[in-house]
Amino acid sequence: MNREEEIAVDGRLVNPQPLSREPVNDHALRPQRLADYIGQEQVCRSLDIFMKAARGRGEPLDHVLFHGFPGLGKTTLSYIIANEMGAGIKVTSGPVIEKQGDLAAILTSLQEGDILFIDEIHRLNHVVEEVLYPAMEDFQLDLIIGQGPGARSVKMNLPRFTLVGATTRTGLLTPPLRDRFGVVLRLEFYSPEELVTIVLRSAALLGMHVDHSGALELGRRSRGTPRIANRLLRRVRDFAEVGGHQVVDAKVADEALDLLGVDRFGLDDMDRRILLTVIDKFHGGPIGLETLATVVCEEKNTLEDVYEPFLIQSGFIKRTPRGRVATVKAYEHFQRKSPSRLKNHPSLFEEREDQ
Ligand SMILES: Nc1ncnc2c1ncn2[C@@H]1O[C@H](COP(=O)(O)OP(=O)(O)OP(=O)(O)O)[C@@H](O)[C@H]1O
Ligand SMILES: [Mg+2]
Repeated sequence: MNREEEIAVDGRLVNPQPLSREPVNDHALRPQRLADYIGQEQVCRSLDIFMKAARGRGEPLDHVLFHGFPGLGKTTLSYIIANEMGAGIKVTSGPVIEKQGDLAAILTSLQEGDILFIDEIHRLNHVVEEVLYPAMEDFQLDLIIGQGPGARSVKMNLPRFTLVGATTRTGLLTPPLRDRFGVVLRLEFYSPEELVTIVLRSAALLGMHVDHSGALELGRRSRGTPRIANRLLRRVRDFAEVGGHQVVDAKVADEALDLLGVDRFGLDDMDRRILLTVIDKFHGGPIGLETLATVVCEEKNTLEDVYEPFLIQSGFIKRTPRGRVATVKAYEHFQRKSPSRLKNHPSLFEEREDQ
């Protein structure tokens, strides 16, 4: 997504990316230790074992790559690794490191055992990436300084460090870079129950009274994403304060979220517009992405990168070789009668996930 597209979706309450007016490092709500981190059990169990083993050997942890949709906890886990390893952490991101020299400066400033966290690592440029290979493999800095006949190569030992990379798109990572990570962990969407625990924890930290039914209502509408859960919680807090509600229960949460335009599946106005376009204007599809984008007045890339993943993941839309198709679940959600071809021959439209 380019910057303009990012701005276009920035006002969206259910955007899994941080909004520009939001603190990106939301320290108040971010768990600091592995024991406080909720969900992602497989990931946490593996990390726990690898960290214990590394600490036992007195070595830095192997390089770790986190991948998963925005807002699922990649940055949070990177800070947790630093805390658990008792290590320092330097934080940067792929697009910020423009030149080899920028990366060399960061690498030479590391201390033994430090964590170097590179967010959006798929956006590193290739020239910079080549400096990373020997640094990751042999803790060697290998630079060519100058050009032409006067160029000379500089080699230098680096302290042993752990690179933690985060990406929303492993597919965009070059194989040589991906292969240099000893540990590759994928973050999944959270279940409503896990989100209940996250909401209750965040509510306690914010000094709010949210009961289990209120937390469940918030959890259900947060699209499996803690960042969205925390954001909706803050908005519901405003609503409860202004309305004089002491406790956020299901009724208060429900009213507040309806008012905010987030429905019981976490769909917002744009999601509904997309689904209703496919259902009402195109008889449930298949409809090509470009046509759909034109009809809903949205950029094709934004539609594909921002709106579609959740609609597909939660089973409202299917990608097929011939275009996007609304599912029976989408018809039922809008109380529309689904065409018999969907009920009788769902496989017709599910031949292949066109990723
Ligand atoms: N397991 C969790 N338990 C409690 N809170 C969590 C958990 N995971 C994430 N959060 C909260 O969700 C917010 C977003 O998490 P984080 O910034 O780590 O996501 P991210 O995967 O790095 O997102 P992005 O891809 O946009 O960088 C954080 O403010 C954190 O408080
Ligand atoms: Mg992050």
